[in-house]
Amino acid sequence: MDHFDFKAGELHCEAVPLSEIAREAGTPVYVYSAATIRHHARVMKAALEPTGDPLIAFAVKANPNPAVLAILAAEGLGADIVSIGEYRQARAAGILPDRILFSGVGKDKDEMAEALAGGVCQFNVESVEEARTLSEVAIEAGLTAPLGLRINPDVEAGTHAKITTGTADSKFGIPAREAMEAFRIASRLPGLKVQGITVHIGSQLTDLTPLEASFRRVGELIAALRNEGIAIDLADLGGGLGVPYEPGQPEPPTPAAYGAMVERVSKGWDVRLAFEPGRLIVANAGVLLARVIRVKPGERHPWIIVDAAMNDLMRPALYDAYHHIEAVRPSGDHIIANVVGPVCESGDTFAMARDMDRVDADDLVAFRSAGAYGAAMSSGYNSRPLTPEVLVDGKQWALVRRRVDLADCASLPLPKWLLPR
Ligand SMILES: Cc1ncc(COP(=O)(O)O)c(C=O)c1O
Ligand SMILES: N[C@@H](CCCC[NH3+])C(=O)O
Repeated sequence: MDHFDFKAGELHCEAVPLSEIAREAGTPVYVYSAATIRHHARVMKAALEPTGDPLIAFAVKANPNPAVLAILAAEGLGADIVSIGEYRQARAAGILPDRILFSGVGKDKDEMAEALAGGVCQFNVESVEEARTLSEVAIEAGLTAPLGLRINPDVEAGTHAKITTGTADSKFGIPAREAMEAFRIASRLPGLKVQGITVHIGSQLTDLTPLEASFRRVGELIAALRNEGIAIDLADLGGGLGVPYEPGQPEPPTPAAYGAMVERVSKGWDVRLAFEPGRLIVANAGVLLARVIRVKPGERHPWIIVDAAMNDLMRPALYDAYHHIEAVRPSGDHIIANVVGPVCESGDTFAMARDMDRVDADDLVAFRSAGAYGAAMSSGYNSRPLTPEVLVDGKQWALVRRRVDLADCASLPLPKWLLPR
């Protein structure tokens, strides 16, 4: 469910017409619905409550906008972070340290030291080598680092290869068959408190079967570790639940179905559970609003050239991802067209041969379900500014990130030796 609807022939976000935002904030611009974000946080809480008192840690990478994080902090969510930058953003938004899970395969010593000093619920460690480094950092700081080991269950998640993270050829986690030995080693290292186990097999998952298989691996390991006297208190089951992007496609499993599966599989584990949903919370809470620059005739179909590009929304170029494209004021006519941005790459293509609303120069279009991994993955390629972001809450709206020209804010004066003599 989302809060983007047509009223009086125009697409609105909650009570605000998108043309008003385009007029005042300019385009391209990301628009987020606070009501949709809250709704998804609550749906996820309700779905997972039967599993006990779970920690639901929003995967900040999906959308690190401070306003989004503030809404989720107020809903009581924690944060799953993968860099010290995300740690600072989560803390600045009011997320408490004991609700922060520090994931990621390449944390460096400085990141570990800062997060340890500031406090975290758990470092999700992905190798024995990383555990050794964390142990050194903890000893140096005179602190104890709470640690969970991420296992790689070697399960094919059935999603795009570039967002699959739990197969044997993926860089993530410790192979499940080596996990017992890794836990033994970590539990002997000074400065560490081994307390958790974690798994995450990929993103945009549309089938619960591989998730269930990976959770069963976790359950087996919890039992085996207990037998050896290594107590596991927290099982972090990651994120990954998919969302519907394309009208007419089968719906992914609901959070309720996911929660029921987790409840069934985790019976008897006797641990607290944690989850790291990202996409599910924010994907359809956002649209990328763009304006048509011009329509150019094409060999087979016209090219609709919009003022958003692959630097603003990378998912189609990177994963051939589908985003539904709608006219903000549809005339009722349809065309078959290619939708592209102005960037000098053929990959700067949002859709080919798409049956869509007919639009002309200056019309507004909305790229739906762009709230996750949209602005978060944007870049300044082609010296394009970073797209601004707007939050709507009922009748009110505000700019929550301004348009940023990276050339302005990141360049330095030329070194003297480069100046003409
Ligand atoms: C460790 C980890 N946790 C959570 C997530 C969030 O995944 P999603 O946005 O699919 O829920 C990711 C991204 O795939 C991840 O790598
Ligand atoms: N960036 C990806 C998801 C990656 C999830 C992070 N591990 C996407 O847009 O679909």
